[in-house]
Amino acid sequence: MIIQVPASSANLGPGFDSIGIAVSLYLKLEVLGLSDNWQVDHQLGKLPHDETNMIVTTALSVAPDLPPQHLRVVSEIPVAHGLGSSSSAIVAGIELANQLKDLNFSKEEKVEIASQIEGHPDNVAPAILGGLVVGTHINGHFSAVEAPLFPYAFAAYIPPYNLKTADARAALPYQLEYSQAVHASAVANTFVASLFAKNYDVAFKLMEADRFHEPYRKELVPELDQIRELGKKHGALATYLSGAGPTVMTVIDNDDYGLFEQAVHAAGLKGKVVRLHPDVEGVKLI
Ligand SMILES: Nc1ncnc2c1ncn2[C@@H]1O[C@H](COP(=O)(O)OP(=O)(O)O)[C@@H](O)[C@H]1O
Ligand SMILES: N[C@@H](CCOP(=O)(O)O)C(=O)O
Repeated sequence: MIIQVPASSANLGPGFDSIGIAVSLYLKLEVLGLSDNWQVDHQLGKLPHDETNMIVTTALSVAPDLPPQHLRVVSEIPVAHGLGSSSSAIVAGIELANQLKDLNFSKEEKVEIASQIEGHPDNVAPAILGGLVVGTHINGHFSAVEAPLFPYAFAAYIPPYNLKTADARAALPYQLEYSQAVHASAVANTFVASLFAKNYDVAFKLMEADRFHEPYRKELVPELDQIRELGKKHGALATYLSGAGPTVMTVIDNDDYGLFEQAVHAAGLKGKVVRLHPDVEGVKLI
């Protein structure tokens, strides 16, 4: 059995902790069979190979009596780069428990469990449902609503350095002044309305008008402003900080992608540029 989970790009500008999209990089989790101890084969650097691996801790939190397995993980999702690697591990762990214990979780149940673990639904919900998703929690329970996908590609600029989500969250202010919170929320509300109305002129302006997190995180990711400027010169629709960064995501028409990628490299930026597309299926067995 192989479980496949897509990467996810959260926030999309003003949708902090509530909007995310599944994108075409994948984690594949293969179940090789029963084992004396949990064993996770992977080539993902320092991540654990035993029962402390996040995929296993998640599976055991869902099904504590799950017998130890030999697992193999192959993932294209860079760890601690703002493309939802931790969410892909959580979703894979939930699906592992779901399959091995025949739990028959609905998609909604998976979103609830994964969001409770992650704390916010913006990565886990698209990783489960696929597509573009808006969600939040009310009275301790999570709801997620699928939004129409916009018909464009993504150019992901993936820097050569990591940024842990916890460190990027530590850069955020503890409080926002009332008038600032009202404005930030109005930007986000209008952004969501424009996505559902498919009013992309408005949506892509607002994607670059976040007041919740980018102003505080951009010092951690100096490439954000530079790539946004390059995007404006090369036909991009909008650029935002993917999740907590450091990946910088540019929404662009397929026809403009090549020249934009060349411009990023010509500017001397040292990261990779990867063309991504929305994933519409979410977690699945392959
Ligand atoms: N494939 C994986 N298998 C197990 N754990 C993972 C995997 N990918 C990520 N993680 C866990 O998630 C952490 C990174 O989470 P985080 O800082 O939120 O980065 P990201 O933005 O990539 O989600 C890693 O230190 C590790 O604990
Ligand atoms: N809303 C969260 C999203 C974190 O996404 P990740 O891909 O960086 O884990 C945040 O912005 O902190």
